[in-house]
Amino acid sequence: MGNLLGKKVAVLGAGSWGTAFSIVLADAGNDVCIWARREEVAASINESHENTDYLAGIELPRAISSTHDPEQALAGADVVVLAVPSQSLRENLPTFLPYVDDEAVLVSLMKGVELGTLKRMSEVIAEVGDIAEDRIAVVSGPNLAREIARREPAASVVACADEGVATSLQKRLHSPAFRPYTSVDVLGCEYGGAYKNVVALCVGMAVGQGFGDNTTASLITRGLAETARLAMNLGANPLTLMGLAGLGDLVATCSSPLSRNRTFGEKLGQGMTVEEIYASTRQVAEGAKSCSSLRALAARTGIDAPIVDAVDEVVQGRLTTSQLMDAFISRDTKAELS
Ligand SMILES: NC(=O)C1=CN([C@@H]2O[C@H](COP(=O)(O)OP(=O)(O)OC[C@H]3O[C@@H](n4cnc5c(N)ncnc54)[C@H](OP(=O)(O)O)[C@@H]3O)[C@@H](O)[C@H]2O)C=CC1
Ligand SMILES: O=C(CO)COP(=O)(O)O
Repeated sequence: MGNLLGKKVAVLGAGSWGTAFSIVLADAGNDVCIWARREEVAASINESHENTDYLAGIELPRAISSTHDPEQALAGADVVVLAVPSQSLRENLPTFLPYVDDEAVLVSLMKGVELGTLKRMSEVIAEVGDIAEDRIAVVSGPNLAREIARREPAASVVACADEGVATSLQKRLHSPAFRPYTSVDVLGCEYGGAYKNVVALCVGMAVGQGFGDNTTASLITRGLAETARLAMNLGANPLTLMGLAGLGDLVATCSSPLSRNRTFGEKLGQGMTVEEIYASTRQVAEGAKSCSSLRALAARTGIDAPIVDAVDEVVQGRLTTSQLMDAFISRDTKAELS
């Protein structure tokens, strides 16, 4: 393990990030085959070199092909990238695993925590596939799909318990516009990625009500404190939360109108219901589900988590967005670094 000298990468999931990440992979010299859940998406990628549903207007490199057949997507791939919504990973894995090479490394792009089991995506892959941790990696950072697809410069983290595997993957991902850093802190990267989506929902709710930069900066900063509190308690390196997969992604997602999570929160803040928002888009806003799993995880760990608690209350319809900020401000006062 650790060399990854092949050329073919299978990307399982043809949404915004699976497609944009395929551009990075192709620009870095890989041949990419994207598995698409719907045949028409695969046909659009093969025939017009465009994913019209998720990245309209972006021309895809010719090194990218697509198929609806998992066996065809996975044939000959030594790197397997998983890019389906987090809550669907467990049900999807049995479709893919029979065709995954025994030596292949599986790379999770997903930013969520499973409802019910409260597991991270790498834990779900390890459990369902009975796969050792040195064959599972995570890529996470401030990587809004459309900006990456436009080849705007960005950095990210590729994390694996086996540093040699992380370094091999780093080489396979390093493109003219995309700079990956290695890490061995898989857990820290995954909690950073899942938590920032919930904070972005919260920021969106504030923005939707017309609040400005003091409010959003306060939420981002306290969101980072909350993320670090939980992740460190569960074993993360605190410096990971200060890095690209923590602070970097938090700032990008909370600041950008491109973020689906922030947009979801903004629509709630403007008065739309959760059901209306789901009906208005095909795209996933992971935080709307992971707020419940992270809340349960924080409760199980005995960690104070006011932002995930409040976001979950709003998503469940038990708190209105106009009550949200008051719920934060009126909490018992305490020391900042407590
Ligand atoms: N977009 C971004 O900027 C980034 C996203 N991520 C993470 O990547 C992951 C994937 O997100 P993204 O690509 O953006 O999501 P999108 O919503 O853009 O696309 C989701 C993809 O998954 C498919 N899908 C939906 N439901 C299922 C299901 N039940 N089983 C199998 N496939 C399904 C969709 O297929 P169909 O079209 O048929 O519905 C579509 O191809 C998420 O965890 C997200 O947090 C990470 C970094 C950046
Ligand atoms: O993870 C992301 C950027 O790094 C994308 O965020 P959204 O899922 O909110 O669009």
